[in-house]
Amino acid sequence: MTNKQDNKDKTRVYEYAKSLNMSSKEIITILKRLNIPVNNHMSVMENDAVDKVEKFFRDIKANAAAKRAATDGGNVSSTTTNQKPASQAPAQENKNAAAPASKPAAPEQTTSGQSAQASNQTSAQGQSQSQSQSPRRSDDQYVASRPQPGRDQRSGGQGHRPSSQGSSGGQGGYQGQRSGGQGSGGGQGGQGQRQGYQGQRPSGQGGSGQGGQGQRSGDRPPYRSNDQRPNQSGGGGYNSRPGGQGGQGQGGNRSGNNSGPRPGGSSGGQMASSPSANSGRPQGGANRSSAGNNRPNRPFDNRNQSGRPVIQEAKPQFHVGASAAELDEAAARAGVKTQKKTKPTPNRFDDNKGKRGPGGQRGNARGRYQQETVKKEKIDNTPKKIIVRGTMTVGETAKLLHKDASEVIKKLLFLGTMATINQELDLDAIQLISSEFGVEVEVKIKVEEDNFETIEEVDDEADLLERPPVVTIMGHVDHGKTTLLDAIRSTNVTEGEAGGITQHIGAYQVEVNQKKITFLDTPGHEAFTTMRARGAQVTDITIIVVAADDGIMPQTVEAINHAKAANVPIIVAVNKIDKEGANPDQIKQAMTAYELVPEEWGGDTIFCEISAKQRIGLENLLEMILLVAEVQEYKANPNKRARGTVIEAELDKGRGPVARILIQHGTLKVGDSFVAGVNFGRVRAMVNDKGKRLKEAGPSTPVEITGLTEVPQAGDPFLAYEDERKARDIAERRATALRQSEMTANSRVTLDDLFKHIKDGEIKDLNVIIKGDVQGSVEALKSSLEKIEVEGVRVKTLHIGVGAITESDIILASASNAIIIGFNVRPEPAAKTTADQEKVDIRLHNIIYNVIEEIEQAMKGMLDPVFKEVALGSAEVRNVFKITGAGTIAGCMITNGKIVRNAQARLVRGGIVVYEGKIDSLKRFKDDAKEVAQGYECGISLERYHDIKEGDVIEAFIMETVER
Ligand SMILES: Nc1nc2c(ncn2[C@@H]2O[C@H](COP(=O)(O)OP(=O)(O)OP(=O)(O)O)[C@@H](O)[C@H]2O)c(=O)[nH]1
Repeated sequence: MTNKQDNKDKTRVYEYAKSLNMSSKEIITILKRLNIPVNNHMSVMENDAVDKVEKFFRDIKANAAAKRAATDGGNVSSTTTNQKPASQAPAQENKNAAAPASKPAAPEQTTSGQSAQASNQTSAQGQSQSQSQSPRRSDDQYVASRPQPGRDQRSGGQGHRPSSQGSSGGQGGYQGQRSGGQGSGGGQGGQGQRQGYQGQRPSGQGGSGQGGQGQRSGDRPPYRSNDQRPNQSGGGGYNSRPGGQGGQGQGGNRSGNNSGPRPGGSSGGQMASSPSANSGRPQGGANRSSAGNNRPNRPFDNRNQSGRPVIQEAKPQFHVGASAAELDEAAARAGVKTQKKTKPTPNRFDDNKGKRGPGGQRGNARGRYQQETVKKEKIDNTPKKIIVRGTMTVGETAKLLHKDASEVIKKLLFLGTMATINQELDLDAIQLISSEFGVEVEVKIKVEEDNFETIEEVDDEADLLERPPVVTIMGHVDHGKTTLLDAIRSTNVTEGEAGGITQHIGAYQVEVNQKKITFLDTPGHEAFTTMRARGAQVTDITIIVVAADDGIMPQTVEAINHAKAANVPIIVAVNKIDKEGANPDQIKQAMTAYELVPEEWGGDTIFCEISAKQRIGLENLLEMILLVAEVQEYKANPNKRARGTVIEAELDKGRGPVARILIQHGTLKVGDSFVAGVNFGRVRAMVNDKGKRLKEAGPSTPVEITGLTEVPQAGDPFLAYEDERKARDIAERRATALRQSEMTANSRVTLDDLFKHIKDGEIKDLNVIIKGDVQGSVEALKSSLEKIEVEGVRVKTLHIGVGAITESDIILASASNAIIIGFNVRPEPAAKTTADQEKVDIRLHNIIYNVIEEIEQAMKGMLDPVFKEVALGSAEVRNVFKITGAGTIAGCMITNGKIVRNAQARLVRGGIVVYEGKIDSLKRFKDDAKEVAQGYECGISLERYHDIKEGDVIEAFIMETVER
């Protein structure tokens, strides 16, 4: 552990990065490369480390200069560019004049040397293999695994720069370089740029093929949500798309065969023979197979929106097999036509539905490649463009392309796959085959618009822009959540808005260092859990507030578990440090039990010591939020219709229904029609948290809108539509569907149908929440349950706690589809009601063995309950009479249902079951009664139990046989 005082005087990674205008990740990567131990962005950099990094920059610079000199000397093919530097250096230069071209590193030159040799097809193959397989510098991987639009563009921009042209567009990357030696010998501006683009993509590939993703997660501070971010898989997928790969192999090949004169330079040469060059049309066998190797990483396996099975072999198939000559010949036979593809005009209401992910999309949409028309041998009635609405068989595809099925099969064969006429092709395969015939594909998947919240939007990486993080504050009662929210808001109001009045709209935005942060202004669990229970995930980051003078309390633990279940990064705000007796270190120590280890102790959780009341440490807290946001790279596409979630809604006397909405994607404009939950409307007016009227609002902006027909519910999904009639129809259909689904059985997991779910492959984890009377039994139950071994399913404990089952437990269970196990405890009345509403399965037990057996049997599908408990009623003990000979008689009031003589009974004290047995006697005044109903008084004695106390509750129930 580093001495804290020392650390104060030293530079941390993120500070150093900031001083260089670089990202922490970049510095971490360099440090790792230099074998300097580094944990994360909070690690302290010794002077020695700073010196080494600076030397690294100097070396790089010197290297680059030497390379440039060599290039100028005419050795174009061997020294120009290596792709990586090309893509990275400009970024560096732009970002930081102090460390120009810092990324190009020596190891790359080796590669580039190889690529220089790779001027024929075969060596190009070898090259691409070696790129993807040889161990690479970590920063290369880092770049490779992050196909950020910004970087792409920078590298594209690099292509334009005279210097990069001078190096024959070789700046464009590995491929570009290889081709650079040849195809771009006459390297022109456009060429250079284009190669820059192409080169960029292969550079990504190398990384992805070799675990670019792994590197990425290694590079980042390990926030859990990393793994879930679509960008990430997009990264890998993007990298491994055949587009880039095609580019790779083609570089060497193409330029060797077709130099300069082609439109589009080296790529143009390629394209003449391969209409699908941008989608990875393989030129060399090995190259193709290397693409094949990469393909399994692609994310679009999941994108078969029709849900129909995709032929898996269709993926590697395109990278194995035919030679370029064969394919050219095939193209000629097929009468391939040149076709420039143009990007369709973006429509805000399109949702990118037709988009297929970054690689493919770009390939299609950007019209980068032109081909020469090949001489036709027969009348060509190939369509220019086809519209695809889902997966199709080979036969259907052929028909749409106006080809014989045999031609399509032949193409597939060339690409290495034996297919039959009835074999199904996924969308990517259809696109590839179509591009083989020079046909543009427009994907129009019919959107199930009624269930718009279930449709995952796929945006082109290039369309995504940074958005503010959305932060929720949680913690135990009185630990200072409200004070913190108020402090942050008022700080901002006074600084940012002269005399601005903050309006309560359920969320607000503050601006720190020119960056915005959106806070959900609903302290406690509502914002978080209620919404999540309704399927809306609005929070990006959770701040857990813990009072330094109080410590970790039950709700703190609950908050941690909620945040973990939702997979969002956690920042711990240790509050009230101004108070006497505050002991932040003790909090940190205690937090380690929940896997929240402070960074200074070698963990990855940010702890901020604050005083919400005295406004101490707030700026640091805000900066830390921005830091997490920077690492997590929260992005959204603002240029499409708005999609979001209702945070709050109410009926305003003057304005009618009012909804506060958090826009999550796209831009909402005044006048837009929309559906919110099962209601529709048209935005009449829109104000932000400062009460300012807005005409439009982009991602992560909270707004209050009027113009609704009815009041939606918090957590309702929100989507803008082109026209009001459509919105109305959809809202009406949603309302009908909701009514129907409420009437039919719901799909929540219950123990009884657990086996069915397992059999259907629906669940792998059985989520449980365990509440018990004492910590010891809860822990014991947890570990016993987690040890149950049933193939294909395991018990995952989301939350454990001591005490009665609360509403919050139910909400967590509902949000996470969990079962609640109560061990010697009962649900609170409100919790019971909520559980009934949410259809959460609560299992109450008092023998550990029974719980384990029940769960195990359920997991094995052997659950065969013969009896089911049927509650009859409950009574409150108001008086206790000790009668010699008769034992203890409880004078009770029946509070609900009825109490029946000889029924089973349970005595509950403060939510804890203290007795379970039978009712011994039941009397009305002095007479024995068979049953006593609600609202009446009675005397109850329990079989062999006399320790009844005032305030106890007696529950009566019977066990009924259940038919299964
Ligand atoms: N000394 C001190 N008191 C604080 C600080 N932050 C909050 N408090 C006090 O702690 C009490 C509880 O603060 P709240 O902000 O209401 O706490 P909360 O977590 O929102 O509580 P609930 O809304 O009941 O869940 C108030 O009296 C605050 O004034 C702090 O940093 N220092």
